[in-house]
Amino acid sequence: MSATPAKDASPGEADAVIRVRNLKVAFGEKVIMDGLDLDVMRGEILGFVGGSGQGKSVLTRTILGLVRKQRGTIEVFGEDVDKLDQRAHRTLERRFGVMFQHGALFSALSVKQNIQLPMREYLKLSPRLLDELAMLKIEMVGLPPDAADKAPSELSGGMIKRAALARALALDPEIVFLDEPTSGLDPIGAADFDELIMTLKQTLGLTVFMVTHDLDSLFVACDRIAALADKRVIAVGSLADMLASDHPWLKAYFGGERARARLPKDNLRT
Ligand SMILES: Nc1ncnc2c1ncn2[C@@H]1O[C@H](COP(=O)(O)OP(=O)(O)OP(=O)(O)O)[C@@H](O)[C@H]1O
Repeated sequence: MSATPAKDASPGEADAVIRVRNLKVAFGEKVIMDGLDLDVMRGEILGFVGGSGQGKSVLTRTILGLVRKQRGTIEVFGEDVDKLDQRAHRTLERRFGVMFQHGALFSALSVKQNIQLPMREYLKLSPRLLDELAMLKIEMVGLPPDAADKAPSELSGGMIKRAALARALALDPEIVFLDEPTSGLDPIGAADFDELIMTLKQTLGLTVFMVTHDLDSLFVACDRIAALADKRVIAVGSLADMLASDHPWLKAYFGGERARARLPKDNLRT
């Protein structure tokens, strides 16, 4: 049997589960991104960095279809999202899991009910199965079983993040979007969370798009890093690629004292 790759797909492009080309997004006169290209590869943890207010969350929301773009194409799993009908869109939504900044759990619902929300929206399951699945997700993210019936206000910051992650995993997504998942956690909690993401990537084969300011997460958990500045992705690649860049923002970000303190010595440029 021949294993000829698909026509006009280079090996790299064939593995891109998200492919953004020439994207422009603006709010009125204010242009947030213009000419932005980005590939997210199957099975990777991509760390997405950029200065505050540069448009990291807007890009996430645009890929998710929550913000309108002015120009450009977004392909997910090889399909142009503009060409999908409503039904195909809904099918696509189920393949995404999203963890918004600060968790965004519903305060009036228990952890279990929060996790069950997407299941109720997309699946027709018996109450018993809903409970079993929610308990499975709770275990998967390392929460104790008794967290299920607690309100978000009864949880620690780290537990809230885990509960939000459990909700993002509710529909067994293939791609998970995480918006600053370790913000507000102490270094041990943040390291534990990174460990959890890496384990889930390995065991579930997840692709992870992670907006982060956390240098430790970038160094430890991310397979590749993409950097946003000047309204587009200015660099994408390994940590070494970031360090080799002459772009002023990257030099300031990765060359600063905080970054240098974390970097393995052989990555440092003199
Ligand atoms: N709905 C909106 N209407 C108008 N402007 C918006 C809207 N959403 C975001 N913006 C603007 O877009 C810019 C990018 O915002 P975004 O939240 O994506 O930044 P960010 O890179 O995620 O920042 P941070 O790291 O601080 O979270 C900001 O100037 C913000 O004010």
